[in-house]
Amino acid sequence: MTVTFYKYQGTGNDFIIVDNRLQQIDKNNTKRIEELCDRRFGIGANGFILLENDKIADFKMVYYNADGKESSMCGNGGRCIAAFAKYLGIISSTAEFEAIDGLHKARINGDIVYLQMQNVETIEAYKDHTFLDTGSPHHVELVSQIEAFDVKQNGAKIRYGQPYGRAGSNVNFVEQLSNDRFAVRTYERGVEDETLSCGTGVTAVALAMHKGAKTNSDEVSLKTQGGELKVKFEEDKDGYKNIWLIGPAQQVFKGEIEW
Ligand SMILES: N[C@H](CCC[C@H](N)C(=O)O)C(=O)O
Repeated sequence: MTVTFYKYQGTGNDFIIVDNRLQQIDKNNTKRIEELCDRRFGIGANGFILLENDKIADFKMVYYNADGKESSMCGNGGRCIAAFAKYLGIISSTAEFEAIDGLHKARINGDIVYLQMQNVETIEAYKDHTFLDTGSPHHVELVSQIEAFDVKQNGAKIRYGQPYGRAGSNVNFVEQLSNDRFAVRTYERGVEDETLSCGTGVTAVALAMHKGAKTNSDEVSLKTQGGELKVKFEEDKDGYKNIWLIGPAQQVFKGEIEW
């Protein structure tokens, strides 16, 4: 069966997106998803996203990592699917969509997409790192000379090591650039490599840096290999709420595949 796909990228985190409102895609074919995400034998992407109908929300997002397995929430993918929904005419400039971690609001202003993330109430702060879940699990640790840092080797060691084990975690390495700006490089679970940016990752970094008093700003800029992202939030007695991930999302090309 011929299926039209759309390639999107959000600060270099790239995705194959398919309009699956007619439920044509066999979601159990993880091998096919992995093949399509392959950079050589397929289209190439960090993840595969289905847009589907939802009983209550404007649409539903189903996210798969490049390994073909359904995954936890993808922040940059959430920004891209909102832009895609606008392109399809499903929404105008605001959306509410269902994802694996619940309902998300989105706002689109040209190429910039604002995505509301779930509240975060638990942040585990340790001596040398912080762990929190912003829709996906994230290990956050400060390093120096981040541009020369071996993200893949060090990221894999943490991702597969204790306490994360097989389930693993995404791993974010951070260098502070100013009071409210940080450089971030992320090793992504399910991609098993560094990605040019990670939306739930930079969200985790912003909250971890605020929690750790590295910044007193509730609007933090994150410099990633794929471009600039911003995270805004409010802290209250229960943790963090009204969290917004902000950045560009673009359609790169569209094509057809045999499914
Ligand atoms: N790239 C995604 C993260 C996907 C999470 C996935 N790597 C996992 O946790 O298995 C983002 O922008 O938030």
